[in-house]
Amino acid sequence: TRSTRPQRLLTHVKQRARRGDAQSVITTIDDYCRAREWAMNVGDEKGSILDQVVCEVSPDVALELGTYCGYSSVRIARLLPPGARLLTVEFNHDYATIAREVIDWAGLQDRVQLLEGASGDLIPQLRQKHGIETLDFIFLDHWKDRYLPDTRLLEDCSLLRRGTVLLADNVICPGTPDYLEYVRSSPRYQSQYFSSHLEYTRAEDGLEKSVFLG
Ligand SMILES: Nc1ncnc2c1ncn2[C@@H]1O[C@H](/C=C/CNC(=O)c2cc([N+](=O)[O-])cc(O)c2O)[C@@H](O)[C@H]1O
Ligand SMILES: [Mg+2]
Repeated sequence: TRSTRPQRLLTHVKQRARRGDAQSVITTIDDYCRAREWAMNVGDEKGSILDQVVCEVSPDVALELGTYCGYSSVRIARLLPPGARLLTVEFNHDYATIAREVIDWAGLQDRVQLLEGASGDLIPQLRQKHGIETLDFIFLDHWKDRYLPDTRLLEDCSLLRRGTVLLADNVICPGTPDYLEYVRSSPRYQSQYFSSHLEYTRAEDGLEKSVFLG
């Protein structure tokens, strides 16, 4: 049977990227997705905004919702301070398998813990099962209709503290209207929109950065 897009992307990484070199994995994926076949990675343009926010926050504990092929896991983990860690959640087993290999190829397996399962099931387990007290940074990039329910769940599980930063991909395209309305109108968040473009295209898209105020 024909390979899947993530499988072809992983093959390309193994053929072209230098093992242990996270930046070469990132560049290889972006070049492939721009030149050969589009994939829903956050990409280089929005990725540099993601980098900037991760560097500002310098999180000890980061959470990513929606690993897909691991592109943004690599972007985030390469910037983490020593001893810090990224937990990334993915419920598609095939994608999770590919992502683990991409993260390994980048040499970041010691900083990234990929949790296989649905965010709605895993978020309530973060404290007991994964020793998380509170989260410093969350990157939301999974199904767009899950951003709001999962944010409410993070609140209800007391996993946010004053200053926790939520960064949401695709708030314009495909769009997350209910999430955007919530974080922009709630007195518990200070939100800021970073205008950019949908990965590898000229379409408008952007990231919403929301700081939890406690
Ligand atoms: N509740 C959940 N728990 C765990 N894993 C979950 C999950 N919901 C989705 N996922 C996983 O997260 C990824 C989905 C991303 C949706 N992005 C998108 O749909 C998307 C679409 C476009 N686009 O169409 O242009 C552009 C983008 O940047 C996008 O992120 C997939 O790997 C999926 O298996
Ligand atoms: Mg996205």
